Amino acid sequence: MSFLAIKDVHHTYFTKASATTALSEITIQVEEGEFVSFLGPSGCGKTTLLSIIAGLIKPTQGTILLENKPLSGIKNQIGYMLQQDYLFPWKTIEENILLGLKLSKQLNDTTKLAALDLLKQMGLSGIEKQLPKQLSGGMRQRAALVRTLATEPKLLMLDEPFSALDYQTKLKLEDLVSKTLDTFGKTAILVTHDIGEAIAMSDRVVLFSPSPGRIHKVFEMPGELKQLSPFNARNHEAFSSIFQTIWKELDSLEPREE
Ligand SMILES: Nc1ncnc2c1ncn2[C@@H]1O[C@H](COP(=O)(O)OP(=O)(O)OP(=O)(O)O)[C@@H](O)[C@H]1O
Repeated sequence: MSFLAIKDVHHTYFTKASATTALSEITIQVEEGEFVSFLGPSGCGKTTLLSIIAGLIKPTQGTILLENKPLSGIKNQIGYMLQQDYLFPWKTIEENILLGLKLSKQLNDTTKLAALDLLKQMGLSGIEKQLPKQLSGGMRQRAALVRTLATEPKLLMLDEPFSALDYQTKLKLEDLVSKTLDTFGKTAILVTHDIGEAIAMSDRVVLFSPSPGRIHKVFEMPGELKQLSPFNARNHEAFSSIFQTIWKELDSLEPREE
């Protein structure tokens, strides 16, 4: 039994004027504790698939099972980290990070202490009473991750969470997120346009082809890279070889100028 099983998923968006098939024949399994990235040209259905897994969109066809159970009714077991941090600007960082716990009625002394401890582990102690606007983009993203992890979701969905950050902050945050997910043994799916980020962070990279979105190829990352932090993986000789392979494959999917 796989932790997450996506079986023969198709999805078509219908409007009055048209029908767009965003996904076709998507079948993939994700194991517990695995980190999988979705990569592919713009419009190949990555976000649609993420939204389907998150239970935000019902697929036209197909099933998604989490621990062998259908997705309905398990939405609060899925956590998100998005490009924008979506912290409430008028709430303090402490209020923000406890909000998920409060809304899911999990807030008590133990969960509060655990959330504040996680904030410390993220290098954010001392900012509990500050407002989001007083923090840098990277700090806000770390606080958003604490809010997500505080509710102990079984599956984490990361939708381009580092794309709005400067390069140095992004590299640092990749390491921190990776280390934190390892500590918690979390299963995660990352949507990204950044091949390097996908390689450095993942166990497997799923490459999608467009029109309609299908799984083109699945790349297992070299064992030596999986053992390294994302930053060290980027500097390992195996990195450039797998980068070239995925780059060529991705390039072959881009529309050609006539
Ligand atoms: N709400 C919608 N209504 C109609 N068509 C949609 C809708 N959302 C997405 N699409 C179409 O579905 C296809 C897949 O879109 P999707 O956003 O999932 O791709 P993506 O790979 O995430 O793209 P990007 O990398 O640019 O974010 C595209 O052709 C898009 O135009």
